[in-house]
Amino acid sequence: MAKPFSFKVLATDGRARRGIIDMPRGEIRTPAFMPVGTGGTVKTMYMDQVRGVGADIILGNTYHLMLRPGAERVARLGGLHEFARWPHPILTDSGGFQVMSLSKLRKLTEKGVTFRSHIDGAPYEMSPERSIEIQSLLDSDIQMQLDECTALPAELKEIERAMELSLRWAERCKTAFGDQPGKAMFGIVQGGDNAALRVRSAQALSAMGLKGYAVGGLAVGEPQAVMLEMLDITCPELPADKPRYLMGVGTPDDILKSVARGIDMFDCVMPTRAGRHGLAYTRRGKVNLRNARHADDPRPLDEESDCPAARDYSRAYLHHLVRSQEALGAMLLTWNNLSYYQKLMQDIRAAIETQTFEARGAEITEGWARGDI
Ligand SMILES: CCOC(=O)Nc1nc2cc3nc(NC)[nH]c3cc2c(=O)[nH]1
Repeated sequence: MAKPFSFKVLATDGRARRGIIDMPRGEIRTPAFMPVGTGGTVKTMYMDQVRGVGADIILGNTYHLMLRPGAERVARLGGLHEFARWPHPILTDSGGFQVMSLSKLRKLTEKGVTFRSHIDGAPYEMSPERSIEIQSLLDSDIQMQLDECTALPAELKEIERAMELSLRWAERCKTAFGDQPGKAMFGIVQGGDNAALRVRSAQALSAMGLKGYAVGGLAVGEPQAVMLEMLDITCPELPADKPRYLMGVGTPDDILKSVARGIDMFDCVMPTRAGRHGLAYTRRGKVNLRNARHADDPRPLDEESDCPAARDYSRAYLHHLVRSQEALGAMLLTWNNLSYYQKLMQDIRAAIETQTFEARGAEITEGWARGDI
């Protein structure tokens, strides 16, 4: 019998929580950042490097994997962990968000989402049941309900319709998921930027007794203040003994401010996407290696980092690689960025354990403001 999914809060500091999720494939130290592995790969990284920077869990994307190479094919080949050689936990979002953003012709009905593949235009139908079936075929450890993520700004009645549809789909996903020991299905709170709808969504999902809860419908272009206000309203309505996952977030500053409001899990394409575009995250803020000012700079990105990409290569070399569009440029900057994000999470976890989160957060923020000397 696989050991069950469990979440323990080890320490708190204000509303910030230091916890641990225990699953058959390993432990997840929270607050946690999940590198995005859309097509079964964290772009430009070997999986042992992803583990090496300290990631406990990565994100896979149902929408992309079902289109290519296909969920049934991945299942025949032993599941996503075997396929991608990542033996630790994987969370798969069910791709509803991607369907909204990537696929042109998407139609939403009570039954599910119909859309055309962004690869070859072929028509697909994704029902809540099929979404869970795909995530189970991938052997995903944490599966997300199918939801409708409303783009903001939106009419109140539009936000309400999508929130209520998502609640009905949560029930169907819970039924379809059934009882998979050692695995979890998370619900997704919707409700846009409306407090009453957020509360209704969170309370209805909490009543379903799920193993974890995502806060969706945010980081879709709204100001940070609106996102944070929705967290102030939503988190208190979610069970304190279950993990809370803020989807698609975010910058280091977003993460600090969201941990302070009770969020335990994050995913964002920023560190990996920025790495492919010549942008480095450091404790002194962002460094754009495309900029000519780095052409003769012999200094590394961060001499104190334990990541070779940050410590062993000059900015001049990184600038050269980026300007020459050498693959190694994207590889080293992605490695640096994921290492920075995981170090940030490690600092956050230690600060909560020692009740110094607020002070540590201020120090980290000052470091960014000091700028890249
Ligand atoms: C359909 C369930 O699976 C999902 O992926 N749903 C979902 N995903 C999101 C991804 C997001 N990324 C961002 N910002 C970069 N915001 C997001 C919201 C959602 C969401 O509400 N719902």
